[in-house]
Amino acid sequence: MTQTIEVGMLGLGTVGSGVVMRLTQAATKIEQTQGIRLHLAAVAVHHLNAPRAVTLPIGTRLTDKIATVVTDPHIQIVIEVMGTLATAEAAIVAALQHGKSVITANKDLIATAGPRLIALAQRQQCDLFYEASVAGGIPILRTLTDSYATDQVQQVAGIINGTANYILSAMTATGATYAEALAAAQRAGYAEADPTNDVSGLDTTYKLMILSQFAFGQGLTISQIQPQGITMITAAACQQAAQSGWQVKLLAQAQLQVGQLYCRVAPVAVPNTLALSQINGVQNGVAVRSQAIGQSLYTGPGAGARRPPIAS
Ligand SMILES: NC(=O)C1=CN([C@@H]2O[C@H](COP(=O)(O)OP(=O)(O)OC[C@H]3O[C@@H](n4cnc5c(N)ncnc54)[C@H](OP(=O)(O)O)[C@@H]3O)[C@@H](O)[C@H]2O)C=CC1
Ligand SMILES: N[C@@H](CC=O)C(=O)O
Repeated sequence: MTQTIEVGMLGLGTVGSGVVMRLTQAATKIEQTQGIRLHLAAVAVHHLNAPRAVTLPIGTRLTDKIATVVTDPHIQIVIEVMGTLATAEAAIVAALQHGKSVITANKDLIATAGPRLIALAQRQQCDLFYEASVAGGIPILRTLTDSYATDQVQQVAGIINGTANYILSAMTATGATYAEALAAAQRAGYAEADPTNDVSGLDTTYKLMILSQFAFGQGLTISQIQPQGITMITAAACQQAAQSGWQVKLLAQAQLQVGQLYCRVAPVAVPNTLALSQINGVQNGVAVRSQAIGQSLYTGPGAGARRPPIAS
């Protein structure tokens, strides 16, 4: 017999629209394989009358009151895809306190408040999932948890910001200026509402903080990483590097050396002989070196809502 689960969502921008499309397109498959019907009961937004990229299913309530979603007694799962820090944290706390499981793509929040939210979820016996917070279309957190459970990760190196990689790739391939490439990434929905974190390396830093927790069981702080961004990189520098057999990439790296975790986020000239150098555009790539498996590379789109969309 099919069980209906009522879902509430906070945010209906790039990712939220992707979630609506995915829930609609995958409804039959979810019902057939899981015996579950996911019903999108309500969606909270900031501007009620703003134009939307998707049409909500008939019967889905659109509201500008987050509280009505996170306290609705019928809603069992809350999907937080609005971004922000304080507002999102308060909403997630309220949802968990009301016994709802939460799914979020908010890396800023998970990187900085993850431990207390996870502790609250455990106390409330609710789930808190955030796979889409790192490298959008690559299920890397699940892979590190499940597939590396008996292994020892030694190093993680990744291109984990789609906007920065799109900008660097465009400057290299076409000679586009930094400003032109950033504007194109914004039009495509890759960049954050405020793209500062994308280009300053802070978004990559947040993702590395989450990744390192999964890879090494160790948290990192922003001050330990001291990120460098790509705002000073020019098309000429990218093209000059390419002519010499290097690709400029915004790289996140964390490495265990004699029990000590070393990490950095910075633009790096990656030699063409390394697979990460060939990860272009909005694609992300995470290279993992571990004791048992050795070197492996995971790639996929890192930002934007594609058809089919990438957020989960
Ligand atoms: N874009 C991407 O590719 C990816 C983004 N993420 C993360 O997903 C989250 C959402 O990103 P994205 O979809 O790009 O963001 P957008 O800016 O496209 O959408 C944000 C949505 O949240 C709503 N919102 C913002 N503030 C409030 C508020 N105070 N109350 C109610 N609704 C609010 C906005 O409402 P309104 O439309 O009315 O203004 C909008 O619908 C962020 O945490 C981001 O970091 C993660 C992976 C990929
Ligand atoms: N702005 C981010 C979106 C996904 O996390 C990016 O460009 O990677």
